[in-house]
Amino acid sequence: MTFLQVAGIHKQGEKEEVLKDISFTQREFQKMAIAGETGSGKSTLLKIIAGLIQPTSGIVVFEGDRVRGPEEKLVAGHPGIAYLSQQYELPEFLRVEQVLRYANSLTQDEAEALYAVCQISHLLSRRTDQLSGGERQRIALARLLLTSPRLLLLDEPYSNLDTGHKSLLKTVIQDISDELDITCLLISHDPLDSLSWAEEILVLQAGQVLQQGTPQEIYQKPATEYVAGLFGKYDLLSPAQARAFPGIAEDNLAGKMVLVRPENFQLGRESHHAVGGKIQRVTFFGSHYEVEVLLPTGSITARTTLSHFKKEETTFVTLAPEKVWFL
Ligand SMILES: Nc1ncnc2c1ncn2[C@@H]1O[C@H](COP(=O)(O)OP(=O)(O)OP(=O)(O)O)[C@@H](O)[C@H]1O
Repeated sequence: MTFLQVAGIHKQGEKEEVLKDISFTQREFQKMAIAGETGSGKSTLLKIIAGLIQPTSGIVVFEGDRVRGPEEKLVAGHPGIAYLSQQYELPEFLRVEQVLRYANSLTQDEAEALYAVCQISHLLSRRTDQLSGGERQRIALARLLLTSPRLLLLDEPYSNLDTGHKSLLKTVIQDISDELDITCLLISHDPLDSLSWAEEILVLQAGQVLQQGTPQEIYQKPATEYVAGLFGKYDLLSPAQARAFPGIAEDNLAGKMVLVRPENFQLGRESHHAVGGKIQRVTFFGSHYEVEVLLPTGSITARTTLSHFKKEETTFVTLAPEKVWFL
């Protein structure tokens, strides 16, 4: 039986269609992320899967049961699916343990294991108005998990979190999958978060699935420039620019543009494979530098961990032919 099946989902908005024929499946325990620019329909799709928005047509089937929307069922959703919205709420002026006790259907040991995974064990005696945003969010998450869902839908869980709370929540979400055996489907505003976590990524553009694949496929072999741009920086070389680098097969070019991620350019000494150019800008990013080089055919940006590159100096650029992607 398919764990989650989304088939032929359409959603008509006020003026235009917000979702156009979305179909995909998710296996149990598969970590899946939905990416796309703002307004591409990610939240609407997640809410339809949760049963909170009625699709105009199409069906969502979870473990063999059709998920019914608010127009078909008084209490919307499916008991096996939990949805953490961007606007989660906690009751005010209660202690955290009281908030959690009301939701709890687990044994004491199971609940304690869950609090440990959510990293909230030390917060149980606090009042809900004495918590930071990140703490509130982990408590809202624990409260949902106490209902023993099998599928957890997370809508932009990392937005509005500082670096510390974000990295804590990343560990929590990883442990929810690994230790609590709950399958997660996540929307992330920063697609780099989905690259490091997901096993499968679904990319939406204007309400349609543009590409579905592993993080490696999506990053290295994007279907379009839009997908490439969602997942990081890239250079797009014209066929004439690409021909300057030896080894790029003429057959593959055939009028296509050549996409190169900045870490796939190498900077260094002169050789018969290298193209010389003048460094125009060097930018420090903590873990690496980005070096913009003006070549005879135009400028490119390379990423390097070496610190000795200086503006106005000459450098030589090589590009491994197997590291490019034709668009
Ligand atoms: N219940 C609804 N019925 C019809 N249209 C909706 C509904 N909810 C949202 N929309 C519309 O759907 C479009 C897509 O919005 P949605 O929030 O799904 O995009 P998103 O990709 O999640 O964007 P963001 O990253 O900004 O959250 C918007 O134009 C919005 O107005």
